[in-house]
Formats: sequence, structure tokens, C-alpha cells
Amino acid sequence: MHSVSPDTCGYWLISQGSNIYFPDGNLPFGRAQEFGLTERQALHIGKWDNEPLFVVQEESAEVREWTPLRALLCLPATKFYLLNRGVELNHFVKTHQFCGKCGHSMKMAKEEWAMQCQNAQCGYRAYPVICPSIIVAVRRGTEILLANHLRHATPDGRGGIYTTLAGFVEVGETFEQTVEREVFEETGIKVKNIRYFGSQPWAFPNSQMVGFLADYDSGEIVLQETEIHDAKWFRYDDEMPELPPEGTIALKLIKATLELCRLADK
Ligand SMILES: NC(=O)C1=CN([C@@H]2O[C@H](COP(=O)(O)OP(=O)(O)OC[C@H]3O[C@@H](n4cnc5c(N)ncnc54)[C@H](O)[C@@H]3O)[C@@H](O)[C@H]2O)C=CC1
Ligand SMILES: [Mg+2]
Ligand SMILES: [Zn+2]
Repeated sequence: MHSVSPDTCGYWLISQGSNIYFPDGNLPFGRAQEFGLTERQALHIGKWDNEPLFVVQEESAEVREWTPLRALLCLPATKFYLLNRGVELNHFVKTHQFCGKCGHSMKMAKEEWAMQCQNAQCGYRAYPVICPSIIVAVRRGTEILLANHLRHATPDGRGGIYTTLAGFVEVGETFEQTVEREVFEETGIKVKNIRYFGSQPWAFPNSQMVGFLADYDSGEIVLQETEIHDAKWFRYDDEMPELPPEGTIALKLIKATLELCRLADK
């Protein structure tokens, strides 16, 4: 982080949690002083429309017209991921103000994205926390397994989106083990033939979605009632329930799996 001079010019990412200042459908562009950003702490995090992009350190009391990051999933992926970078770095700085080892204050290091303990005897360096979470689409012949999560269910207990299963990687696990464990815990289904599909940064607040395709092996659906409201097999040519939004790796996994279902029906 450096203190912004009045004439620094570029795009400005001003955030609060996973909300972003995005007036008129873009990040603000211009000199720092035009936006009252002089002397705020900022980091250069990349390029936005061929201009430098700076993320400005979060101030909890800042009042602006915020746009939720989720509403920007429609942007080109590289832009959405850059916004995720800024939001995750701000979350990291906010949650690493003090050293976890000695309790002294921390400051952003000069030459890399890390928080450095200011106690010379300690000098501990913490790096941005990224929490890997698997996300998996399970296929059984011509059907896909989709779940309605409690966090998506409507208050009357009906409706809401149906999507793939997801869950955080635990320490000492391979991604494939997480896939097996999460699918079994949440739906009672055993899977096989687990293949890597792709990934997606997910700044809510600091996940990294690691996507997989898998095939049904055995078992009947048994819901994990603390997390899953409903889970069902949907035939690819049945009417689909409401699905996750465009731009999510969840929807990409679902589309790829429906295509595999279609091929399996030949
Ligand atoms: N980009 C996408 O398409 C999608 C992203 N997701 C994301 O996947 C992530 C994981 O999904 P869930 O089903 O909620 O996870 P999950 O099945 O592991 O359960 C959530 C629980 O995990 C624990 N937890 C929270 N943060 C953790 C962390 N950093 N490390 C380990 N455990 C943690 C908490 O006890 C929490 O209640 C969430 O961030 C969710 O927003 C989920 C579906 C689609
Ligand atoms: Mg889960
Ligand atoms: Zn320390």
C-alpha cells in the first residue's frame, strides 16, 4: 500500500466488503483528487481498459452508492476476477492488522502482497488467505444431481435456485477427497471418475472455487438437513429448475454436464 498523491491517474476500485463503487456501470477513472482519494492507502493491482487499476484500502465508515460484486458477474471474466483480487486483498488487509504470532501491528510489505509484522524481533509475514473450495457436478447417465441449498431457499421453504454441490477443502485433503466427502456428506451419494474442470476466484470473502465433473457410483439421496433443503436428479431434457446466474462456474459445470447427458442418450 502506498499513500496516493493527488495526481495519480487511473481506475479506482473502492470497496466495502464485497460491495464496489461502480457508478454509471464502470469503475471511476481519473486523478485521485477528483474522487477525494488523496492520501488514502492504495495498491496497484493490474490494468483496467489499458489504464492502471488501484484498489483503495477499505474505510468502514465510507458512504457511497455500492454495487454488490455478485451483480458484476456479467462482466468479462478477466475483469470480474480483477475485482475479486481487489476485494480479497482489502479483506486480507482488514483482517491482518495485527500479527498472529506476536500481536504487534502489521503493515503491507513494499515488494509483494503480504502483511509484515512491524516488530523487528518477529518480522512475521502473512500472505493473502485464499480458501480453496471444491464445486462439483455429478452425472448419472442422462441425469444431473442438483441441490437447493438452505441459503438459497425462499422463506416459505419453496423455490430458489438448484445448483451444484460445493464445500471447503479441509487441511490434509486432496481436492478429489474433498469432492468425495462433500458429495457424500450433503447428499449421501458416492461418486467416481472425478475430473478437473476449471476454477474461479470467489471473493465472498476469499474462496477459490475449484471445479470438477464426477459420475454417480452408488447410493440413494440422503439430505444433510443443516445445509441442503432439497436435492434431486434432473434428466437433461426435463424442464430445468431455476439455475445459478451466468458467469458462475456452477452454471458452466451444469451446462457441461447436461451436454454429457445428451451425448449419453444417443
Ligand atoms: N462460484 C460459484 O459458482 C459458487 C460458489 N459457491 C461458494 O462455495 C463456497 C463453499 O460452499 P459451502 O457449501 O458454503 O461450503 P461447505 O459445504 O464447506 O459449508 C460451509 C461451512 O463451512 C465452514 N467454513 C466457512 N468458511 C470456511 C473456510 N474458509 N474454510 C473451511 N470451512 C469454512 C463453515 O462452518 C460454513 O458453515 C462458498 O463460498 C460459496 O459461496 C457455492 C456455489 C456456487
Ligand atoms: Mg456445501
Ligand atoms: Zn509479529
